[in-house]
Amino acid sequence: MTQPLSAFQHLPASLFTAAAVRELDQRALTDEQIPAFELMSRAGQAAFGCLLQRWPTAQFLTVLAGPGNNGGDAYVVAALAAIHGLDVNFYTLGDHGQLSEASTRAREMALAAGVEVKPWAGVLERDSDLLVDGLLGTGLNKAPAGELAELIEQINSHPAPVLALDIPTGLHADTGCALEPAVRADLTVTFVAMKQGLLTADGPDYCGDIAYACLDIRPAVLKSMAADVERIGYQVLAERHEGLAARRGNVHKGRYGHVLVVGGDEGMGGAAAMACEAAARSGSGLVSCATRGSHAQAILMRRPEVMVKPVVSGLELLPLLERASVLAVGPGLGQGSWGELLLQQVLQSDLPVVLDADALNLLASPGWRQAFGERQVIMTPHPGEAARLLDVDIRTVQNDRFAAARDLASRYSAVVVLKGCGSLIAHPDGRVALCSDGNAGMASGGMGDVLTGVLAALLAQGMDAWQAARWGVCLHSAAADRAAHENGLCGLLATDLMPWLRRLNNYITH
Ligand SMILES: NC(=O)C1=CN([C@@H]2O[C@H](COP(=O)(O)OP(=O)(O)OC[C@H]3O[C@@H](n4cnc5c(N)ncnc54)[C@H](OP(=O)(O)O)[C@@H]3O)[C@@H](O)[C@H]2O)[C@@H](O)CC1
Ligand SMILES: [K+]
Repeated sequence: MTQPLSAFQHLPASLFTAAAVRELDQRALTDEQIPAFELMSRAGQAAFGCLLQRWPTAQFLTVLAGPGNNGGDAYVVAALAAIHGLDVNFYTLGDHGQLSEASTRAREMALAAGVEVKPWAGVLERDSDLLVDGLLGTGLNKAPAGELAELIEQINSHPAPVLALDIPTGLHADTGCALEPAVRADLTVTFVAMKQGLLTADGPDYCGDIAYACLDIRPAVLKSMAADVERIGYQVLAERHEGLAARRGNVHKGRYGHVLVVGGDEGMGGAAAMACEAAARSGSGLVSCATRGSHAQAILMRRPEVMVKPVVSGLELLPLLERASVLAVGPGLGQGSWGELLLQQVLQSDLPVVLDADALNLLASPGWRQAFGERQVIMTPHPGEAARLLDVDIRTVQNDRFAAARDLASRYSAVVVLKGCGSLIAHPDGRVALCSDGNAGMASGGMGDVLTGVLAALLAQGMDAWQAARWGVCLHSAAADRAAHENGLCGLLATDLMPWLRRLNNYITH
């Protein structure tokens, strides 16, 4: 099983593209005068240290080296392993007659340590304890093909675990997309700076666990470049007090806002019910629900604290909109005329709003698209909804989640939460945060409805859209991690999050 992303809390908050990491490498070379071979040696040492720590009994290593500097790192690892007394099979792929100066020195180091360097001849021996992937790193520029693809297939079907140097071969450092075939690693040791693709889309599945090695580059150099993306998680934000302020004594429920959930067409009452309960559990002073009359009793039975108002037309929504301070629109809304009429009224209001599910599907229809300007709006599409909103296919969204999230935020002038593995939060001004909490158990019905309720409750308590989306996504994902901790990922239900939402929002973490 892959680790939940929350296992990566120790990783740095700044995430970079491959181009930015190359620029950082360059600054280390020029500003700090660290020669390229020295950096490569440090990379090899860091990786070998992780190898010994994770697999202390490994004796037979197969090290695979490509023609770029990723292969150079592999030569260093092989040299250190041989010096340490391990048995090393070393295979090269591609043209090693044109190595960089640093890689040439690393190769000499390996040869001096007694490593026998051979071109790969088509077969990986089965008796290795561990495979080291130094085939391609950030230089990947197309999907692996030919003998590289063949070797990757053999690595993935080999019984031994895999240590990837910098990034698994075939994983795109900027997008997190596996350009198949790609190496599935058990541990990835990444160098200099965190690449943004390690933590979203296919990244976590292909990296396995992730260790980060800064190679002793001074923090000042690493901080000299603005991060492309900020990694956030519940723990990080809680330590920085980015959540809700402690409640004072002399307060009343009006201080904490009034969320109106709009949704729950026939057959979809549960979605509205879960959004209501999540809003109440996340601290909204009052929660109302505008829904079909047929659900009213069931919602009241589940949560008598919610004020349920049966509505049959948009006009009946008007008095409710006057009393609400924040709207949560979409869970179970449907795309029929009932949902359309309600959404029309909602779009005419200027209240802060969370738009999810069918509200997003309707908004994607011709004639409905709009930019929200100054209104506080959070849109929470999954990749399918994002594709409809952008008028592209899902593959295009998933091929570059960062670009899709930024594009949506800018087009709709709203804070956008692009859900999925490594949820992204994009601001219309171009900032993007990536939540590294959460797990695959969240791929189940109702999780989005709960998130909508959480976000609305945070807006109701005074956060702006950006603050609410950051804290809310982390709260929701961390609650899912806590809820999954005891009983596993499979079978995790959206309502399992409720007690954890309350605890974590109150900074109670156990
Ligand atoms: N710079 C530094 O200071 C430090 C860098 N470090 C290390 O260097 C790594 C980056 O090195 P890099 O830039 O040389 O790229 P790398 O990933 O080795 O591969 C480039 C080669 O692969 C080829 N190629 C690409 N795609 C291909 C495909 N699908 N199928 C086949 N071939 C393909 C491409 O060929 P081309 O397309 O250019 O002909 C080129 O020859 C980085 O990840 C880290 O490990 C660390 O030591 C720390 C200090
Ligand atoms: K690699």
